Amino acid sequence: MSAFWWQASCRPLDPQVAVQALQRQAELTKPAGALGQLEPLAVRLAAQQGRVRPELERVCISIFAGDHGVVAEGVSAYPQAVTVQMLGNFAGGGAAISVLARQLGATLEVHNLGTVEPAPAMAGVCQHQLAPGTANFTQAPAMSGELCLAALQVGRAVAERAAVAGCQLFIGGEMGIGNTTAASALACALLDKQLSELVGPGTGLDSAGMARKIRAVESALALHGQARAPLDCLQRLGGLEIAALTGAYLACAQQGVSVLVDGFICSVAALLAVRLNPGVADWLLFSHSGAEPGHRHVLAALEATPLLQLGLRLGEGSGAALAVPLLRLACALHGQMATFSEAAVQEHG
Ligand SMILES: Cc1cc2ncn([C@H]3O[C@H](COP(=O)(O)O)[C@@H](O)[C@H]3O)c2cc1C
Ligand SMILES: O=C(O)c1cccnc1
Repeated sequence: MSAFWWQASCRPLDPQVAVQALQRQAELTKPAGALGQLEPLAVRLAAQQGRVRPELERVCISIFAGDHGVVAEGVSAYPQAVTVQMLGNFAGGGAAISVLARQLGATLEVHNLGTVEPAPAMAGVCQHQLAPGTANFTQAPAMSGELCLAALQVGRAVAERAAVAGCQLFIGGEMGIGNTTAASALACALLDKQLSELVGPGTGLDSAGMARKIRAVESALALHGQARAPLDCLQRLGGLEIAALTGAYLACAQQGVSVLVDGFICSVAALLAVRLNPGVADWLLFSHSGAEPGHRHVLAALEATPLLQLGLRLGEGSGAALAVPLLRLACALHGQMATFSEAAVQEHG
């Protein structure tokens, strides 16, 4: 028996299907390796789904939102009220991720973990309101241990429901003004990198804002610098939505649901999930490398090969959603192309 739920084993990939899918790739009418990253992608999806020809009909997107006490340090270009305001926009269909979800035929859930001003009841938003946001982590731990576990649990429950609903690809998104500061502080604590490489402009800070953000992360690391264990880092420097994402990724891997990771903040949550349970890595696919400078360092630590590089810096799960057509096309090519023998094409010169 494992002591904590997140330590329970993740679903293993199907090694036999992986071999068969790799074999099929070698027989398709194209020069070996000519479809580049799309080839191992289709094979990985096959091994995850346990079927030689994988498919991605049912895509589930869940947005997790929460406020951040560190916003008091002047670390975002936008006011904190935007977190709550965007909840309405997600549910109302006007946010970038709402448009993308519609275009993809994906389900979109919105989970508010906790905002400073409780969000008004609105259709299409699940109000968890675990706390009025996190504490300012330049002065105190962002969360109590209990609160952190409760936020992880929200993500876990969301992922478990998605698995029961037959979800074939889970996309987590986040909304929380100030959350690039939390993600940067976490990346500093988890990676052996200079702070200057991991702190960026987020929503678009000017140089004075950047100086405040760097100072805030420096103070946080001075206060919590001894934290290295992933859960301790998450509790001290994280956010409610980051914890929920971490819980969701862990549960997806345990339930055998493929995950498509979005931007900087989601990648930090993915790193936390892998540090908490290394088996999670098998279930993660990486959509893009974004504009926030820390993102590529976090991806490197995850040994990730992201599919797209579009200069995105939005979050909400938008970069992952943008990569879904590519994943679907990789599956279609893998599943529907003719083999050399089927098409009577000569294999070798
Ligand atoms: C209107 C608006 C919509 C957004 N959607 C995602 N974010 C993104 O920006 C925030 C992080 O940036 P920072 O750390 O600089 O505050 C997060 O909420 C993230 O999801 C948004 C930000 C804004 C302003
Ligand atoms: O990469 C991200 O997820 C990101 C970057 C900037 C602002 N919000 C999100």
